[in-house]
Amino acid sequence: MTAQRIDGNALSRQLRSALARRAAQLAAHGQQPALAVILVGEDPASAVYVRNKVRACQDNGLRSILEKYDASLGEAALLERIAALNADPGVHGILVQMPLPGHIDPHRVIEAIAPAKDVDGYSALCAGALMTGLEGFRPCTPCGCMKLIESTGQPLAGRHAVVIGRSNTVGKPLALLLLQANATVTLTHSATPDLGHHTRQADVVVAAVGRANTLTADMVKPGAIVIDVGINRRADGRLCGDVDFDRVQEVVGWITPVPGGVGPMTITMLLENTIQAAERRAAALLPSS
Ligand SMILES: Nc1nc(=O)c2c([nH]1)NC[C@@H]1CN(c3ccc(C(=O)N[C@@H](CCC(=O)O)C(=O)O)cc3)C=[N+]21
Repeated sequence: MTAQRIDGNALSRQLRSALARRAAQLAAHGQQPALAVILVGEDPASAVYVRNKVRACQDNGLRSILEKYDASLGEAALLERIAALNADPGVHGILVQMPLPGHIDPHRVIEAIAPAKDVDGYSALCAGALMTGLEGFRPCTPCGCMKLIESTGQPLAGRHAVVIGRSNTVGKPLALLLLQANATVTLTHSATPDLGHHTRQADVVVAAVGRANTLTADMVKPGAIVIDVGINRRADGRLCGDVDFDRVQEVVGWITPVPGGVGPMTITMLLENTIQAAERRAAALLPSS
């Protein structure tokens, strides 16, 4: 028995058609949702992701403003650009593509974005809101993972979820979302001895490490759900995730491919957050009665 593939492109198409209707509704009231994307430097992978984000905006009725800067851009100049976008009422979401060149402090940049426009959900305020259950933008990749898990129809409550990787952008926030869904969560990382001991007990495994073949067939339970967040480039130039897909799919129940799994869902959640930002702004502009 091979696993069912969880198709992130198909799920994205489905969700984006509803998002496009919301964007059109806002546009009809002169409030077209707008996302500003700032790219600093020439990292080729970042260029691909940013292009995908801009295209997704165009395809679904959002306005995108792409600002590209040389890698030598100073931190003060970047902070100035963010301040201008914060003050621009026609911009609803601001995304500064990571990673930034070494001379720029990413924390300072993230905290400079107005909370109402932080559609990445990377700020300390969003992180705190996520931890406490308060309203706030949730980070896009973890939200995309949750939607992919939900799409299997398998309940998370009482299930054991094992997350591999503890980044601020994926592992840590995803562990909190899984916890909120009443899963029992194990958060593993590079210093975890015997990773397989944990993953073999998991009903859900999420791999977010950035290293090919981190999760192999001997490390998974039959019937499990496997979500692959990794994006790695192989020697032949092809993309692969953190999971040994060909062999793991022979054991588990559900699995996401790379490409075509988490990547497109990250962008779908970015559209969702940007539209939500625009909807909140539109609601705030309504005359109160
Ligand atoms: N401020 C910020 N926000 C982010 O959301 C952010 C970021 N920085 N830095 C890098 C990561 C990575 N990320 C991806 C987005 C789309 C794909 C994507 O479209 N993937 C396609 C294929 C891409 C390809 O062909 O290379 C797929 O998996 O099917 C992948 C990765 C967003 N990130």
